[in-house]
Amino acid sequence: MALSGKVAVVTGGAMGIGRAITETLLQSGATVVLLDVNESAAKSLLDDLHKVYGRDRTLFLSCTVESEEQVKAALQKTVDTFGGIDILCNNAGILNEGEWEKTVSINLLGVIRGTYVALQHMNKLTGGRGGVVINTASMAGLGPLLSCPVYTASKHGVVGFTRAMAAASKASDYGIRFNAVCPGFVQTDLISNTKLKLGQFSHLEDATNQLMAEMRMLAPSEVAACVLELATDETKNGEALMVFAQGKQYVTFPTL
Ligand SMILES: NC(=O)C1=CN([C@@H]2O[C@H](COP(=O)(O)OP(=O)(O)OC[C@H]3O[C@@H](n4cnc5c(N)ncnc54)[C@H](O)[C@@H]3O)[C@@H](O)[C@H]2O)C=CC1
Ligand SMILES: CCCCC/C=C\C=C\C(=O)C/C=C\C/C=C\CCCC(=O)O
Repeated sequence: MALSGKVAVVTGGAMGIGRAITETLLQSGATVVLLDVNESAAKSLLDDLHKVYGRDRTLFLSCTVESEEQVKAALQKTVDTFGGIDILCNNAGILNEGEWEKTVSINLLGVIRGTYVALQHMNKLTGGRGGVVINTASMAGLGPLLSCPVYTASKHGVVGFTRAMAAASKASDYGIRFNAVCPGFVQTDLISNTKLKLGQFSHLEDATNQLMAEMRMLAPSEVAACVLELATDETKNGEALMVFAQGKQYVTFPTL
């Protein structure tokens, strides 16, 4: 799928991996609407993006993925402004084992919420143009991250939801592909000041740091390149693309 003229929505698009996804999609010709709760980071990013890509190809909408009302309003505004949605990147996420219900609410429920609202605009059966949904999961969606059980559960949920939606969409002819990207550790704010974020598992910080030292720290742009691949390669549906020290690899799941 060529991205020129396509309309993409990126949640958590103001910082870290979401920012890199936004920049990569813009470089590839897409128009990008970023949804985020961090208005100051988003506005400063937008100032920079306007200088490079002009004012017409980016829009920031303040929105928490925890609110169905706000997500609905943001996606409706996207459609009213740009005529439709072709790509949804459900990327917003947090690490907070102390506030574990909020972690599930953003990392898993936010992905489901964003997907279901976007389906109303993207589904070919209801007048949409079809397209692709790419969810930012994690390697912690494939195996256990010992200091972060709830984060791990939320990301396993994202991988399972993505794969089931891919199968449902194919069987129902929605015209939408669903894929997940599963990075290892990425240099962003999410992995700073982590002792506090680990809650009752803060005693496992050293073990986590050891795991981090064994795995190469990734740049956000490496994850964004995988998202671009999942967006443009129309043969990919129901895939989990792992990106880690050794490069990238499509995950093989047991066949039932
Ligand atoms: N940094 C890492 O090592 C890894 C991160 N990930 C995942 O990548 C995604 C992005 O994380 P990073 O870029 O690392 O974090 P980050 O903290 O740098 O960026 C997250 C962005 O999401 C926004 N956000 C947070 N809560 C939100 C909400 N309720 N609604 C809308 N926006 C919200 C933040 O304001 C921020 O702009 C997350 O889903 C995370 O779990 C996956 C694997 C590794
Ligand atoms: C297959 C085993 C799981 C490997 C998971 C690998 C990386 C996942 C990273 C993330 O999704 C980022 C989330 C959490 C990082 C948690 C803690 C970092 C601690 C760093 C520190 O203490 O400085």
